[in-house]
Amino acid sequence: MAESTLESLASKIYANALKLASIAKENGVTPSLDDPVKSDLTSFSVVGELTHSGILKEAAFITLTLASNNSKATDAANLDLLTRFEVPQHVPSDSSISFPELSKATRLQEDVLTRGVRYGIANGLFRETEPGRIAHSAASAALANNPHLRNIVHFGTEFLQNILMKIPETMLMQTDETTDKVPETAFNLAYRTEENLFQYFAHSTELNRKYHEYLMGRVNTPLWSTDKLGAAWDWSSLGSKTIIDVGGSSGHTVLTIAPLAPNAQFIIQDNNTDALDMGRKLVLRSPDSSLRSRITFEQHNFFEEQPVIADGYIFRHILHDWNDADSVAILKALLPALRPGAKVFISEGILPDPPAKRINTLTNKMILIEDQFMLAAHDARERTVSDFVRLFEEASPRFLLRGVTSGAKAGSFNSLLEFEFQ
Ligand SMILES: C[S@@+](CC[C@H](N)C(=O)[O-])C[C@H]1O[C@@H](n2cnc3c(N)ncnc32)[C@H](O)[C@@H]1O
Repeated sequence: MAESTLESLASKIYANALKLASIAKENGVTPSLDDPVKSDLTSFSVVGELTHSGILKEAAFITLTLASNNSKATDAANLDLLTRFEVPQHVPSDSSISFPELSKATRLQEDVLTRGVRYGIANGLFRETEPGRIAHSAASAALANNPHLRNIVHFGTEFLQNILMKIPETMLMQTDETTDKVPETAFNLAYRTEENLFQYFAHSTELNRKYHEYLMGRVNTPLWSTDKLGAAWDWSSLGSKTIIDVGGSSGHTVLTIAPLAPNAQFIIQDNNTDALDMGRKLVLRSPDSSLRSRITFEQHNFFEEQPVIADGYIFRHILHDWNDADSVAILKALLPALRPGAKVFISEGILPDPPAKRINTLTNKMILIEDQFMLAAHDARERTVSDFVRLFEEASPRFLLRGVTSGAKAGSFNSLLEFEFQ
């Protein structure tokens, strides 16, 4: 029982680290994960033990993992297979099921199912309670019970993995000077289209639905939750002002903020009509009936002049989809509607300032993962705070950065930048 607790894992790691440090000290070196010279332990008589349990093993493991690049791709393919065949939903919540029964229920052939589930078990999905009988682990039960988690997995494994793997080939093709028929983005190469992602999604009903479900799914996870956005600014100070969520998809940002500002009016703008329809249904289903009169949805292309004079505009995960020139164009399109004192809020992940450091947690690495997604999907990027300030200055010298609420400090992916129009 104790084996599976975080505390027991931490103490095991700590005990091993102490053992390793003591062996290294006896041999007169200070091993370091960062400095390969200091980590050269090959001359030790105890090298066998060290390579088996320590730093050399990790260095070799990292290099081999990066070079063969197979474990992450295989993990994603495995998750994709198990969730597409709805394996988590067919494992009973409080007992176990045999492979033949599970194969029949999911319609995935038994041999592939058995190998796939056993691969998943190696990653913490499911348990084999006795040979041939499968029960849930915490992770597979979460997948069975949480549709938001499944929506994130579906879009992540089917779409994002696919385009990410095309980055190197796209970059190589872009160096080919003998042709001008080169893809602008890894997405263009993967989906054999010259349209940008949003144009393509607009007529790809299934993919578009998965995209907007993924966006909604993410805000239902701790890292992406809009709760932190709710706490990042005093929305109750809005009184009866009007706020526009530009590119607001199905309105999950406004659905968080509106209850905190009970007299304010909100408009969700997007050019994707399916997303707006999803949002209208969410508002109709909300137990807070006041939202129906305070939240409206309208189709708007944010490259065109902003038609509504409002007190504030929120851009959540918008500018990271666009390169610098397009981002400045989006901000400039706001200018005709801005009056002195108007706020423009940016809710985005923020890239740390260089120098880059080794990162060990998924939470801290997420901004770099997103940066690669943006490269693959749109030839766009994540940015530092000073990158955003530069974009706003380029759009108009009348923008002033009023405040930054760090998401990282609050355990959230998104920070909030508050700009004011002077
Ligand atoms: C990354 S999503 C962010 C959605 C939402 N703000 C959020 O935080 O989840 C980008 C959104 O921009 C919308 N969009 C893309 N191009 C647009 C355009 N030209 N005008 C308006 N909305 C656009 C997409 O439909 C999508 O909802």
